[in-house]
Amino acid sequence: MFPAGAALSRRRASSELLRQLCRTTSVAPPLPPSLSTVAAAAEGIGPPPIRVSFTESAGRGVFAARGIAAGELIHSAQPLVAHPSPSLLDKVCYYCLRRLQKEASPISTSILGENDSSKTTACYFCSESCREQSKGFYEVEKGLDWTLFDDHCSMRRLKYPLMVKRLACMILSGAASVDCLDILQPASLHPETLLEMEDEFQLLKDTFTKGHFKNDSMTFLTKEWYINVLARIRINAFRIELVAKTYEEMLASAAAFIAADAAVGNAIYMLPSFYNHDCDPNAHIIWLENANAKLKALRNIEAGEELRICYIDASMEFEARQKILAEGFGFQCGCLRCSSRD
Ligand SMILES: C[S@@+](CC[C@H](N)C(=O)[O-])C[C@H]1O[C@@H](n2cnc3c(N)ncnc32)[C@H](O)[C@@H]1O
Repeated sequence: MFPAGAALSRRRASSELLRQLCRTTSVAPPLPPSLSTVAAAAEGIGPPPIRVSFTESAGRGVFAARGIAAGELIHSAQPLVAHPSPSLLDKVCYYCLRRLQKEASPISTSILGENDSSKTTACYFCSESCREQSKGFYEVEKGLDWTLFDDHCSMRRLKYPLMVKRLACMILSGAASVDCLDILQPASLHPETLLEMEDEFQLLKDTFTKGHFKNDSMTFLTKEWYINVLARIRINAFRIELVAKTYEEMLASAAAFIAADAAVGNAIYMLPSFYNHDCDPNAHIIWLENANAKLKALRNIEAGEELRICYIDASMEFEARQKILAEGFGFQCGCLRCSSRD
């Protein structure tokens, strides 16, 4: 794992690269080699064999820059922001979402209302390295009383506002930039959703205000910022469902993991957010031990072909898939499989 500072500069490099790629041209240029090296560095592996360009009908998308073999690791990606499922706070690492070993004694620290033990909620880190890297948000978070905000989210089963809370703490500690998610596509939000967000925002802001944060460090924390960030998280966040030790183990027990609803949390990434959807995808995103994502080819892919993943449970019927994609992601799927109403 890299220190928090290194992780931040990778995120900034990645973000800057994509900003350059997606400037308001009607056709995005292919990824120049020098920039693709930056992308590779940003994702922590060798140059990924992909470029981000405009598609004909689905906005930006990810394309193979060379032939990619079935099973090949296309690239990996570290989360920009991740948050564990609230019901699993005592079962997964508060930073990387790795499942805690039963026999290991976790490194626990209290959060929420440190001055009032009745409000204390424990969170755990799986290693000193994760505890160290979590300083980017945790130093801010642990000094504040999150009772009202967390209760509000828990009663309504809201998970994305918890990611905004973490991002706000990262920004206040200098570990993330205010505009780090701006390049991602936002969801269009219903007026009722916007109204609900106002309450969440107020609770978030009040929590920081009561923590006596200086006004100038909080100028970014406006209702517009909150809504903009949530609109992007809604479209681009991944539910981290499968966490196995190895790829083989994951494939062998995929059915059991799905049946057990093994979601350990949610996370948002940069490059993976540019993959469009297909109900018969040629790539998939997987998680083995923790929230670090791996994009793998499901079949042989030719140079220039668009890489697509499936956003939903591909085993659903045509109508159910169309409904979820329209309601959750705002588009009608026109993939080959949907065209044949399969
Ligand atoms: C995670 S983003 C994918 C990247 C996005 N195209 C962009 O430009 O940033 C998801 C959004 O992309 C678009 N999209 C993804 N797959 C699509 C598809 N098969 N057909 C039409 N639009 C799609 C939808 O607007 C969807 O809400």
